[in-house]
Amino acid sequence: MGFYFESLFLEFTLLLVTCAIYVYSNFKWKYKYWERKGVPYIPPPSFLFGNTRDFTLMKRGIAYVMADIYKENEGKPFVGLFQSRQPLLLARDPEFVKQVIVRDFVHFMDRDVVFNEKTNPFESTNLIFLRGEKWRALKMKLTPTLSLSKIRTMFSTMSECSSKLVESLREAALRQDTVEVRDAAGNYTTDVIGTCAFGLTIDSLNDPNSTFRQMGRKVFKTSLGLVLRRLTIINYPALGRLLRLSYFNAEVISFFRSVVRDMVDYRKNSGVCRDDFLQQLIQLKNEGIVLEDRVTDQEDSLMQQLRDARTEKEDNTFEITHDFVAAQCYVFFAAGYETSSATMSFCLYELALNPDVQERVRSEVDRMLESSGGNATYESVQDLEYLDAVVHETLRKYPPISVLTRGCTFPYNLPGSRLPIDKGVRLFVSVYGIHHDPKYYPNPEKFDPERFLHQNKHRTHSSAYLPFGDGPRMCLGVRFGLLQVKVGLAALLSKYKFDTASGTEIPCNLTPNRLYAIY
Ligand code: HEM
Repeated sequence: MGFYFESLFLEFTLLLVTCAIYVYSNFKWKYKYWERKGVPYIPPPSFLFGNTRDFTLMKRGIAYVMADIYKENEGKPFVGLFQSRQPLLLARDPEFVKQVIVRDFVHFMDRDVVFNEKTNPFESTNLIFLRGEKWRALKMKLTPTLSLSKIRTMFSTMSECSSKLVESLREAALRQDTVEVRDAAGNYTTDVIGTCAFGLTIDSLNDPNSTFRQMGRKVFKTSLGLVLRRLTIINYPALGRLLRLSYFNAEVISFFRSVVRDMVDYRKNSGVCRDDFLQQLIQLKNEGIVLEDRVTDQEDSLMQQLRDARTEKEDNTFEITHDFVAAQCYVFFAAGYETSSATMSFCLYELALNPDVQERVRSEVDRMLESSGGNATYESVQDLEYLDAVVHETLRKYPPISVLTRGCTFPYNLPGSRLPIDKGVRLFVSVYGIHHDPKYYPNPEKFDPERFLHQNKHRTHSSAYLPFGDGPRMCLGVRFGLLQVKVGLAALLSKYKFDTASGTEIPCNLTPNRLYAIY
């Protein structure tokens, strides 16, 4: 008996040691990836975590982790690193960034995470993660829903929501109470996107605890569990599939599935037909498939880029299911509300710290209101040059999406390297690092809207400003986002003066989940 146990123990120990040696050698082999390719890289990555340990353990946000690596590698156009055991290329130099995400787009067409359609239908089919020709066909369909002419018609909705935003802060202002602007801005952008995209009256400004608003908060709630789940899906996709891990919050997914079903049924039964994002999706669902549009929208350079990005590699027709519609609504809502509300709150934070800038932008808004009879119009808001510079400077200093992400779609030769990098290798661009590089923005920590005034704009390298990304994968909602931010800010500044509160952190220490990657 004693002998049997001893032998079992020995076998078990041997198995463990063999497994440990296998894992260790596998990591060692993986960690030689950049060396094999002849690409400059940062050694030595820590075992298991690679070069992103602090991010994985939620000690530091991805914005800072990538910006540190960006800073430490001054002079290199790109540098190789590892997230856990996955090789990742950080593109540093703006010229190189332009080359990979615009000029050589077909090599980096998709995002860096690949989902399985069966285990993760919601994640794999939404516009952010959709791949190849399917993504291109859908983006061409959806881009016109936010064209200049459509945005113009949404101005009155934004304006109504901004009046409600002002009203929601009235009592607190009269009492000179402290308000959490991030919450107020989130209520406003939730209402705007709900009405403009889905024709829903969410009314978070009067009911900040509405289910919709609560779900919106959950979309961006980060926890160690969520980070680990996501890293498992990214680094060990087979394990992620086996465990059926969901990338997004499962409760929010199921909420969207049911809300979208209700909205679609309502429109069908009542015969209501609106000219919005949801209607476009319903139309696609009724037609059954997405076929490439022949519509030419001359005003839109994104449409032109999308047309040029055609690869003719695969069929771009696919079936539109209910889940597919719900997945698009989810990303439209998530991408549309949080980025804009973060921009509004960072802007108000800087205006509170820089009263002279606040006074100047308020005078500009007041002058505009005076000359337009007290009511802002789409055109009059577009003419606010200083507000425009203030918003752009906010997006420079606090890009809500601090890292752009791509995955290599087919082998790519990096300048000066020995071998091409392989399909599947991930590519990051540290927007935060570039936006805080004194080479492009002297005295980068200074909030200085002058940088974006008309006469100074030409001084910046066009790829050194990336709050909305670049190339065909760039943000779909640039105009919508900028307009809702400006309308909300102009309304607030015309009525209130913003100051820091006793608990305001100066400088603000961004928690790990404040500035994030797209997902
Ligand atoms: C200030 C507001 C906003 C900022 C700063 C912002 C920023 C971004 C960035 C950086 C990306 C990734 C681009 C890339 O990888 O090159 C992105 C993608 C995206 N954004 Fe926005 N965004 C904003 C508002 C919006 C709004 C209002 C909507 C929708 C109504 C929206 C919808 C999307 C979608 C659907 C994508 C994915 C595009 C694709 O993969 O093809 N965004 N956004």
